[in-house]
Amino acid sequence: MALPSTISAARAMAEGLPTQLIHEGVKEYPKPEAVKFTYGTAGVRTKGAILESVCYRIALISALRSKKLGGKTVGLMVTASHNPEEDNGLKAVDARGEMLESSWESHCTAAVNATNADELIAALETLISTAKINLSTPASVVYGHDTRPTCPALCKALASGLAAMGANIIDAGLKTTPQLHYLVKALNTKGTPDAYGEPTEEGYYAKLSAAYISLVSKFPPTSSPLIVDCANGVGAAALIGLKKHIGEQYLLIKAQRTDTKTPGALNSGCGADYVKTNQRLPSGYEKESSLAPGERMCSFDGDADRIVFYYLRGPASQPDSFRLLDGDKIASLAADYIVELVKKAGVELEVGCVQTAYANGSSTKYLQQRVPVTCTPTGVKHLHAAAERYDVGVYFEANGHGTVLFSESAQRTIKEAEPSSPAAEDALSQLSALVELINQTVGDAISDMLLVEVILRSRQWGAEDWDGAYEDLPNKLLKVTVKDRFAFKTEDAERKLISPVGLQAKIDNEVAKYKGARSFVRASGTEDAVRVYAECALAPELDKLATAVARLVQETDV
Ligand SMILES: CC(=O)N[C@H]1[C@@H](OP(=O)(O)O)O[C@H](CO)[C@@H](O)[C@@H]1O
Ligand SMILES: [Mg+2]
Repeated sequence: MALPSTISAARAMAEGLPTQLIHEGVKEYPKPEAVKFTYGTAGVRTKGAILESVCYRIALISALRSKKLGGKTVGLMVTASHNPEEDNGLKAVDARGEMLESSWESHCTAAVNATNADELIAALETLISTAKINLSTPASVVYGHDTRPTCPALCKALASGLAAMGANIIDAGLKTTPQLHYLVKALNTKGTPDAYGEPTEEGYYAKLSAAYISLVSKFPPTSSPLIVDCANGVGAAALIGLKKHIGEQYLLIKAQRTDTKTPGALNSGCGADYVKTNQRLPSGYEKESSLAPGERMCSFDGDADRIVFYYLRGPASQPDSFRLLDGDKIASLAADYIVELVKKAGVELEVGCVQTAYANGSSTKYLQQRVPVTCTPTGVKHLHAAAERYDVGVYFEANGHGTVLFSESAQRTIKEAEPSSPAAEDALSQLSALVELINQTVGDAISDMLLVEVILRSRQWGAEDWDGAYEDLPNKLLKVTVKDRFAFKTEDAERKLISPVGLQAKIDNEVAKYKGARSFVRASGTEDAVRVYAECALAPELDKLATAVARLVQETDV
C-alpha cells in the first residue's frame, strides 16, 4: 500500500522501500525520454542539464550501498572532471574511499534508465535481493560538487533522493574529487586506530601539509616558484586552502587560471587534459612569456584528481621547446624515489608499478628495468585494484591520474621496523611521512603535486633533471566516431582487438612498417568514440601511422 508522503521516510524504511516518495521523486525529476544513460568508468557523465533524474536515482542506490555496508558513510561526487563546463556527472564512492564496487554499476545503469517509478522500484528491489540488503540498517551519505553551474540543481535532486531514503545526509559543498574520497575514508575511520584524518576540508589540508613540511624541511628550498594552472576549476579553491597551511619557505606556488566565475572558462584552453592531449602549454602562455625556460609548471583538471607537469627548454614561441612530464614521468620519479628509500630503510617491501596501454613505451621500458610492472585496462578502478597487490603500488595513467598505495602490512612494516643506522631511520621516517602525504584513496592533483615537489627538492632537481630519466617515444591519440563503438572488443589489457574480426591483423601489418612502433584501438568508456593510440621511434612517421590505423577503423565500420 502506498504511504502518504507526510509519514517520515525513516518509518517507511522499516517496512521496505519508500515507494510513495519514490513515485513523487520520479515525477519531480523525470527521466528525459530517448536518453540511455550508462554508469561506467567515470560514473554517469553527460550534459548537466539532463542529469537531475540520474542524481535522484543514484542517491537512492547510495543509501542502499551504505545500508549494505552496515551503515558506513559512502560518497557521491557531482563533477564532469576535464569535460566542458556544460557537462556534468555523478560518481559514487565506497566506504574506504575507493570507487563503487563494480558489481553495482549495472544496478545503477538499470535504475537510471527505468522509464517510470514502478520500473525504478523493481530495479531497486532486484538490487536489494541480489545484494541481500537489510533495509532497516541506517544509511549515511556525504556529497560534494565541483564549480559547474549545473551543480546546485543536481545536488538538490540528489539530496531529495537521500531524504526519501531517510539517510543521514552530509553536504560537503564545493570539494575536489579527492577531497570527497578523503572525507569518506576519514568519516569511516574516525575514532579508530586507523583514523585517516579529521573528516573536514581543513583536516585534509592539515594532514597533507604536516607530512609535506616534515619531508621538505631538511632540504634547501628550490628558488623558482611552481606555476599551477587550476583549469579555472575547484582546484583553485583547494590551492588557496592548502596555502594557508604551508608557508612560502616550503612551497612557492603561483596559482593561475583560477577564474571559477566567468561562464565557459572551466577547462577551456587550459587544464591537464588540454595540455596532455595537445602536448602544448595552456593557451595564452605562448604569448605571455610568463613561463621562463626551465621553470616548472603543472596543470590540474576540472576536479583536481589529475595533474601533469611541464616546462620549456627554449623560447615559448617555439613549439618544440615544450616538454611534458606526464603521469608516466611522475610514476617513474615516484617509483625510483620509493625504491631508494625502501633500500635505505632496510625493509623488505615489493614496490611495483601499474600502467595502462596508453603508457609511453619508453616509460614502460624504463620502469621494467627497475620494478615489476603490470598493465591493466583503462580506468582507475583497474589500476587501483592491481596496485593493491604490491606492498607499495605506484599507479598512474599517462594522463596524470594516479597515486601510490601502501598496503596495510607495508604500513605496519614501516612503523615497526628497527632502523640499523641513522640513514635507515631517516628513510623510515620519510616513508612514514609519504604514507600521510599521498592520498590512499584515489589520484589527487594536490597530493601528487606535493609528492613531486618533495622528490625534486630532496634531489635538488629542476624539471630538466627529472625529464632526463628517459625520452618519450613520439605518440598520438586520435578519436574516431563509429556507428557502434561496442563492436570494438579487446583482450590483453586492451592491447589487442578480438572484434571486429580481422582488424587487429591489419593493424599489426601497418605497425610492422614503422620503426619501434606500437598502436592499439579500443572503445572509449566515457565518450561515444573509438580511440586510436600510436607511437613510433621516428617523429616524422607518427602522423602517417596514426592516420593509417584510424582509416582501418573507419573502413571496418561500414
Ligand atoms: C585515454 C584516456 O585518457 N582515457 C581516459 C578516459 O577514459 P576512456 O575510456 O578512454 O574514455 O577517461 C577516464 C575517466 O576519467 C580515464 O580514466 C581514462 O584515462
Ligand atoms: Mg578528473
